Amino acid sequence: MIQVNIQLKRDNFDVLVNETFGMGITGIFGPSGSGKTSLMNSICGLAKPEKGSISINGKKVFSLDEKLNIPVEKRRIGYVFQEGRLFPHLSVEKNLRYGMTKQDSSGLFNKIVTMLNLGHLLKSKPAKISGGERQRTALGRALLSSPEILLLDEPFSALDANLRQQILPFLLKIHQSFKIPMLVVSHDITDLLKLTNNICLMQSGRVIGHGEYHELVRKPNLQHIFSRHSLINAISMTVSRVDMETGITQLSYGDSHNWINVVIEKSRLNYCKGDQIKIFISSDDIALSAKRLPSVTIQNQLDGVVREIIERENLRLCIVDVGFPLLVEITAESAKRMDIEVGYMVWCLFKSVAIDVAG
Ligand SMILES: Nc1ncnc2c1ncn2[C@@H]1O[C@H](COP(=O)(O)OP(=O)(O)OP(=O)(O)O)[C@@H](O)[C@H]1O
Repeated sequence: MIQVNIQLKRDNFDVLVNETFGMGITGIFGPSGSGKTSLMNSICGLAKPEKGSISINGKKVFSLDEKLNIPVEKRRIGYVFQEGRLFPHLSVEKNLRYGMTKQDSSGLFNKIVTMLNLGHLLKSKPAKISGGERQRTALGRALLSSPEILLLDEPFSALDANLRQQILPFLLKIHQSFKIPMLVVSHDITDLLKLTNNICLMQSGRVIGHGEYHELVRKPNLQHIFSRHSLINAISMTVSRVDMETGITQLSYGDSHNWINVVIEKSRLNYCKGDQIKIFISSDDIALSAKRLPSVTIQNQLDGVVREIIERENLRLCIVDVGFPLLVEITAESAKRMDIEVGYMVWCLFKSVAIDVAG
């Protein structure tokens, strides 16, 4: 657990944060210049706040009152930057071993090399490997310093879409295996949602929201922070049936009578009944209908009740309870024409191909 209660002077404002970050993964999201990096730098000791205190797993690493400021290298924090920051003259292996503090009696080096699939790169120099491989090396180096927490500042931004997809599962694997708090900064909410639904929103040096993404997006005072295209449904579901021939995979959610069909390419069709899977559907890829449509190609037709309608300029964000909350964005004109109100029964329609599957 990370407890932060600080004031840090910046050029345009003070970063004022009083927040606790739990053992899971927290996504730090906010516009450019909102103070995300300043917060990370304060936690790791690269920036010294004017006031306050910081504790990691109950141990103070900074306290102005107690005149305590544990140096960066003694805070037991793994920090991965946007561009990895590897030593260019050292091989991947030497970069990995650089931060190791003690004798590797438990075989941690081999475990991390295997987990991050770095075995074939150990002799290579950073300039000779891809951006994704460099980022995996930086992650491995951070983990080999036996950190108590992991901070990742824009770990995906130097990577193209394909490499991002490759690094995300590694981050999840790391979290499952090491079970340490992870703070991940990104200005791409979809990337963050692939890792966690626990989001901390920053603006002008303040935390303006912290909690479950679906709860944050329905708060009228936070609408401005999510750009129109970033309103995405991120839902963890259970695989209930897999058709190996067609790739059609049926997903269920708790006791809900609604299920979702998603088409997964054969090369990635390695799911079994009972597996957990996270899917993403953009809120504007979902249409609403007053009735079920029997003769259309749209595979997914989920019935539900409109629980909330939030105004977003000329759009309306409907929160539809289909057994789980589904964000559906329609135009104000459609909402008026269909006479949609809170409490109405509706059908949510979306194609299987509109669904993105994590990993
Ligand atoms: N060392 C510094 N001293 C004073 N002000 C700083 C310092 N570093 C950054 N700032 C200012 O503090 C503000 C917050 O910067 P910060 O890098 O923390 O934001 P950010 O949310 O991480 O931005 P980005 O997403 O663009 O990386 C900016 O206005 C920046 O110019």
